[in-house]
Amino acid sequence: MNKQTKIYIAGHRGMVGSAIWRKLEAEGYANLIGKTSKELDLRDQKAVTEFFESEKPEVVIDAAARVGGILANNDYPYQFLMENLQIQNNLIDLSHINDVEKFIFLGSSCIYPKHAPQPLKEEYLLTDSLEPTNEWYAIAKIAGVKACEAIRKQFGKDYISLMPTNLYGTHDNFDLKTSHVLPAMIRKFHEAKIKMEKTGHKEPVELWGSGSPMREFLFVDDLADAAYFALQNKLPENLYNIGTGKDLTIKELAELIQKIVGHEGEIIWDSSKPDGTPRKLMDVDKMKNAGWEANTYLKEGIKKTYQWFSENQDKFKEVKL
Ligand SMILES: NC(=O)c1ccc[n+]([C@@H]2O[C@H](COP(=O)([O-])OP(=O)(O)OC[C@H]3O[C@@H](n4cnc5c(N)ncnc54)[C@H](OP(=O)(O)O)[C@@H]3O)[C@@H](O)[C@H]2O)c1
Ligand SMILES: C[C@@H]1O[C@H](OP(=O)(O)OP(=O)(O)OC[C@H]2O[C@@H](n3cnc4c(=O)[nH]c(N)nc43)[C@H](O)[C@@H]2O)[C@@H](O)[C@H](O)[C@@H]1O
Repeated sequence: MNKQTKIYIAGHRGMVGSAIWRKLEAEGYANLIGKTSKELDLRDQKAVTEFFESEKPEVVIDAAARVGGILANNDYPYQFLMENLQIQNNLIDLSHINDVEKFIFLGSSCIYPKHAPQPLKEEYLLTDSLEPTNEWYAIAKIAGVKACEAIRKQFGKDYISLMPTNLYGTHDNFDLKTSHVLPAMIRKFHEAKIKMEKTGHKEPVELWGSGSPMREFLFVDDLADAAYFALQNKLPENLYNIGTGKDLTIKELAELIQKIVGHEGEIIWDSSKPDGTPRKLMDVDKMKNAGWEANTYLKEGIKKTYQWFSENQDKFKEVKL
């Protein structure tokens, strides 16, 4: 691989894809390809076939997916299962057929069983049943991991899967129905603060579930750095967890974001909303031993994300399913 290698970043406008694009551009990669979903619907096998035949990418990074928080996953199981299978099947199979030399597949920590021992080691995959709110998405992601593993095993190609923990950062989805918890909290606390500044009354913020589940959060630029590391190095195994190895409760996260945003007022927990998996802390030793670790502190990453949110409120994506 060199700086002229033709690299296709699927989903290059999303939070993850855009971070990987920025990283590769900064490292001097001059031959990057990106297509929006309007230009190339990755669910359409014929269109993807034509794209690979005309563009002939040498390396593919799959950051395109139907993505959403706990409620979107729970409410739209078919889209989360089927669209992700269609997108990744087309990308993986056409990469294989067209002799793509390196493929990076991105999954998620929800592939591991709901009650697996903590921290989650890669070897716990498929040892027990999944968390019901996101089993549809998880099953699609597990199929992607296994497809890359099969190509690796049968054809000896460098197809690899990276499993990031919950991500956050600039260009995240701040739509309150479909987003993940961290951007939702930034938006809710910010809007309540602005309301208080206008009315003089403290505005409560409503959050979901009990606040007791634990989650680990990785800043998206760190993930881009990990993807770059995986691009530069031929890693010996097919599956690597990507995270910080540290987690906190959703209640602790709420208090941290409330402080950073500067909201004063009550937090109300809506117990009619699901908690999801109780804990999904990544064991990140395998990636550490390979030579990579995360380096952004949660507080620092949230501050950067809040700054981006404040400066880009007109750009919020409304994700409609
Ligand atoms: N966000 C997280 O917390 C998290 C955690 C772990 C793993 N991941 C993984 O990281 C990857 C990217 O997630 P993200 O957070 O960056 O999501 P995102 O911001 O929603 O971006 C998803 C991208 O996928 C593209 N896409 C969706 N459907 C498509 C289709 N039918 N055809 C073509 N492109 C399509 C979208 O393209 P357009 O913008 O052009 O429509 C978008 O750029 C996913 O594989 C996800 O599983 C995310
Ligand atoms: C990374 C992704 O994580 C997703 O699981 P998961 O961490 O529960 O997804 P999140 O939507 O981030 O929710 C994490 C926790 O935060 C709570 N929470 C509190 N307030 C809010 C809020 O306003 N919005 C949201 N969204 N949550 C909130 C939520 O109930 C849950 O316990 C999976 O569904 C995906 O498949 C994927 O794996």
